[in-house]
Amino acid sequence: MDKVIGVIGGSGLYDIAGLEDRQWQSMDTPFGAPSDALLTGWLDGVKMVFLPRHGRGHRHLPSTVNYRANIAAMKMMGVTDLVAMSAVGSLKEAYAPGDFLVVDQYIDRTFAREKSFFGTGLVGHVPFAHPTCPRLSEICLTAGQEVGGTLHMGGTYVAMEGPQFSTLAESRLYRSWGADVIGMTGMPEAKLAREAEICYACVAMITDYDCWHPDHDAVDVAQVVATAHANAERARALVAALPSRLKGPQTDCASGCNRALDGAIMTAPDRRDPEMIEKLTCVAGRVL
Ligand SMILES: CSC[C@H]1O[C@H](OP(=O)(O)O)[C@H](O)[C@@H]1O
Ligand SMILES: Nc1ncnc2[nH]cnc12
Repeated sequence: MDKVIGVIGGSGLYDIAGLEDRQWQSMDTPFGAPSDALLTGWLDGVKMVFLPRHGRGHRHLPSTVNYRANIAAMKMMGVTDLVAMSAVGSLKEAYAPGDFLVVDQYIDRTFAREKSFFGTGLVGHVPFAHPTCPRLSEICLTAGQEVGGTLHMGGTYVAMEGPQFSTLAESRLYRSWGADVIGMTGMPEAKLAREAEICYACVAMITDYDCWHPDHDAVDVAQVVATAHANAERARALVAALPSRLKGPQTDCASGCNRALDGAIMTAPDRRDPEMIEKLTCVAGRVL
């Protein structure tokens, strides 16, 4: 089976260009409807699937995005390698608005979201010490380098609930933890991608200095949107540079992303809820 590239577009990225045979396809999943129809097409001979995280026209709040449906839809479309593009605030002087950063760690501060495909009657625990796929992250790095601009490799993303931006005390707290960037959507997306055994990488597009920076006032959403739009062309170019690097058959991920469910399910086979098995077959069918 050949690799299929998925891209989830964040604030400012609601479409991607250059796809052959492109079509917006509505779909449903056992976890409900994804944020929007999925845009499918081919780039450099590789199948691509794109989904705007907040829907076209930015209709869903970070807390009401149906992350489970989004990841289930990607899995159902055969996506093997998923790149998340996300607007973030910077928590460090060295990361300036306009820079990109490939995330490799998360601190999950969200609390009002469905965070797992598993549930009563089918319990599973996947490894998550390394929440992103190193191989796919490296590919994002080289694709970004080809496109130009400042790109940082590695950094910790604080996922906050929102939709309000942080208080000054919170922003200072996250800085004291050594975190690098802050956003509202990185979790549970990354967790669900791991449960669905999809290689996942996140390219954070820095739009502001949050509110801690002495030379910058509170986050101004107009400024964030302006920077997100200015970033969008570079984000599209990075996405267009992915297929030539990912062409070919799916092979086992050296970090085990595509086998994350091996040994993960705790519920005894004779105690598993048949309805849960049916519901989870679209994401975990390999082990059910
Ligand atoms: C427009 S600023 C707040 C908004 O931007 C980020 O969205 P995304 O990660 O989807 O690019 C942030 O997480 C908030 O949802
Ligand atoms: N400062 C910030 N905090 C949370 N999410 C963001 N998205 C973009 N900038 C952000």
